[in-house]
Amino acid sequence: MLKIKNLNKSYGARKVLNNLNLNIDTGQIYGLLGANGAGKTTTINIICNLIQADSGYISIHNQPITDDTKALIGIAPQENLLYKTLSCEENLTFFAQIYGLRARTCREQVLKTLADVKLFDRAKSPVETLSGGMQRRLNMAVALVHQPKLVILDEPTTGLDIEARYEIWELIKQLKNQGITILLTTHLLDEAERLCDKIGILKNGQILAEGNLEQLRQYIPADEVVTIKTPNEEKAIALAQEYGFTPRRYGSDLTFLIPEALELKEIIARFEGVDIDSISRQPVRLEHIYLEVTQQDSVKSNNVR
Ligand SMILES: Nc1ncnc2c1ncn2[C@@H]1O[C@H](COP(=O)(O)OP(=O)(O)OP(=O)(O)O)[C@@H](O)[C@H]1O
Repeated sequence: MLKIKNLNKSYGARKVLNNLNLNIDTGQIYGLLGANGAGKTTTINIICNLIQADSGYISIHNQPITDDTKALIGIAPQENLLYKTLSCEENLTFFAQIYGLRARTCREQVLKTLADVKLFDRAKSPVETLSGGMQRRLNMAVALVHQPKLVILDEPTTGLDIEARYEIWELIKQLKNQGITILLTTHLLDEAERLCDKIGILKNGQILAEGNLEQLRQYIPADEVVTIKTPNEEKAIALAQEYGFTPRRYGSDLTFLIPEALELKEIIARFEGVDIDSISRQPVRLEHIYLEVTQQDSVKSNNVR
């Protein structure tokens, strides 16, 4: 449904998108992950025809992106685009009219969308009286009111409490069930893990890794990760490497990628002679894969990345 091939974009000497390739199938939730400045917003702006790429190909529903394809796309930007003193219904009506919805269709669609985002009973409430989560859902309603084929959700749950997050996640799942294709950007890797059918990891304007969680696992040589606290880090690293455990630093944590399933006592036995203050283990998660993919070029002290 969305095809991006060899997309390039520079601002002056700064190359922001570097031969970007990305494909989203109809009905998929695609998670675009990347650090601040990786090029996510630039990509979104090109999809929405707000800025032009320098070169490359991009199409939606097999149509090259133009002003005509804007109607196929709905975007809920990072910052809520809402008029605080207007009611939910007035906000949504305003945006529906911008999209060209007329009179009866417009009112029907506004009320239906308010119901879809569970704000029907707050239709007459001014935005400023809504909770942060409700405002975020109304911001999503703006993206949905003209019934687009592709919805772009730019960090939809950033800054929300866990209950409000769950409500947004439910809403995103409902959109998927309705057959809507979704491009989601997020810095919350558990959110991506929970929702996305396919994930693309973006760095310096390039997709470094792409696939579902199972496919992304090939980027990390481990079944699980073990974090230890010890005053004898050098010794622990040397011993671990002998046993094929790959050392990594996540922040100040010393962690080892363990390539095979082992009992905890077997793992501890590998660190014989090392004073261990604490040890914890967890299965490989998206955050580990993400760090593995994005930090491949950065070597830190002890040759431990
Ligand atoms: N109009 C512009 N002029 C010059 N540089 C720009 C412009 N827009 C973006 N950039 C630069 O392009 C790079 C990519 O920015 P972009 O906003 O696409 O990143 P991002 O992945 O969306 O980051 P974030 O997670 O912070 O939103 C950044 O280095 C940014 O400073």
